[in-house]
Amino acid sequence: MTEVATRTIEVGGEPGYAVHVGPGALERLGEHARPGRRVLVVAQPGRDALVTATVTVLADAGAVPVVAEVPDAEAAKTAQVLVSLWARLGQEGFTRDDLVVGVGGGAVTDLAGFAAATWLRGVDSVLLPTSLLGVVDAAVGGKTGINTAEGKNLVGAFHPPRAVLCDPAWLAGMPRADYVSGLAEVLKAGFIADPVILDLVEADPVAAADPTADPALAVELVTRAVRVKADVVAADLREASLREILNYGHTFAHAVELVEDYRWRHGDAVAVGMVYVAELAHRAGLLDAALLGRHRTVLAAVGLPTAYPGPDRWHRLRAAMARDKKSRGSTLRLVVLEGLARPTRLVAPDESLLRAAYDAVR
Ligand SMILES: NC(=O)c1ccc[n+]([C@@H]2O[C@H](COP(=O)([O-])OP(=O)(O)OC[C@H]3O[C@@H](n4cnc5c(N)ncnc54)[C@H](O)[C@@H]3O)[C@@H](O)[C@H]2O)c1
Ligand SMILES: O=C(O)C(=O)C[C@@H](O)[C@H](O)[C@H](O)COP(=O)(O)O
Ligand SMILES: [Zn+2]
Repeated sequence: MTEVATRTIEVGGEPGYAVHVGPGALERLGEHARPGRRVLVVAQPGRDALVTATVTVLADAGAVPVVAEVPDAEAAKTAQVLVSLWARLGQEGFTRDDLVVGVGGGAVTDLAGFAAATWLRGVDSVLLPTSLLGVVDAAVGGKTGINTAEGKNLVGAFHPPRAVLCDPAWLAGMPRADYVSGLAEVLKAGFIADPVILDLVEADPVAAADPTADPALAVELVTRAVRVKADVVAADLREASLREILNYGHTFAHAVELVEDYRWRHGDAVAVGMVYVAELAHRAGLLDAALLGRHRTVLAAVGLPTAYPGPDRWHRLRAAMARDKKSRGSTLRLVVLEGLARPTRLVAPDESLLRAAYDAVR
């Protein structure tokens, strides 16, 4: 990826922090590495060059880094892996002065953030997202956690990082399917809050799906999506209400991920989840046919799935949807659109509508 100017997006809160996206972002890690500070670098497999560079920046600043490589993707987000990190933190004598750094995609930043949230009831974290989805969504906003056998992210904590650092060069080497998966969360930000994102992607979906094709476009999409997330989480960190809009498409998406035993990429599931909930909102009389169609068109244009075909899995999906964190008691609550960038909630929709929307995405 050719060099583009660094963008810094401030995330408000107590304390606030910055998301730095640009060449040389890693050097800023030195600001968090005082002499003698222990640092646990939680690393995704395959990120070896970046992990080595991370250790060098920390050590050059006098800190004492140790590396814990964890399994790839969702296999990292388990209680067993978390326990192994707690063991390491204990064995290395980590105190409240010390630091956890996450290097990898959203799975690792969720895990590393939760290890930081729980160790000694909370130590600092700095997140270095290496995936598109990680930088636009997972590393920003302080949601940390792991999965359980019953569902996605069912155990976690709100624990904002001290900084999020991403060099776009890290994203350039991503497998195409993983990069495209991240575009689902970018497009989500477009649907719920910033339609310019949709316009930019629709104008050149081929370039949008390739971080090396138009680096300026890639950074513009990242910056816009991060701004949407930053504004929302600054106003409602703990998801009392507004933050729920970031969960657009996720009620169905998380159910698909569970039923598929996490073989589906999160972003792919979110893409189908947005089509599902758009179908639902259309049937509930909230969303017009044109905006429903726009979901399918723009998602498909970048290569994201818009259907979840196969045998009838409705009963398992519906049971998983009941455990969605937006549910209250037995009442299902879904984020829906009643227009472009006009999110609202659909509460306890008729079961026949829920099923009909499923049939529409099969
Ligand atoms: N905390 C939040 O607010 C939040 C928001 C969105 C998603 N998430 C979570 O994030 C996870 C999804 O994140 P993801 O899409 O990054 O998945 P991931 O972390 O599983 O990474 C996907 C794949 O990309 C690979 N990869 C990552 N960076 C790479 C690079 N630079 N080069 C080559 N390969 C690379 C990984 O090794 C992995 O195989 C899910 O667990 C989801 O629940 C959390
Ligand atoms: O930050 C949020 O809030 C989100 O909902 C962002 C989602 O993209 C992300 O997948 C999040 O992890 C889902 O949270 P959950 O509370 O439904 O597990
Ligand atoms: Zn998500």
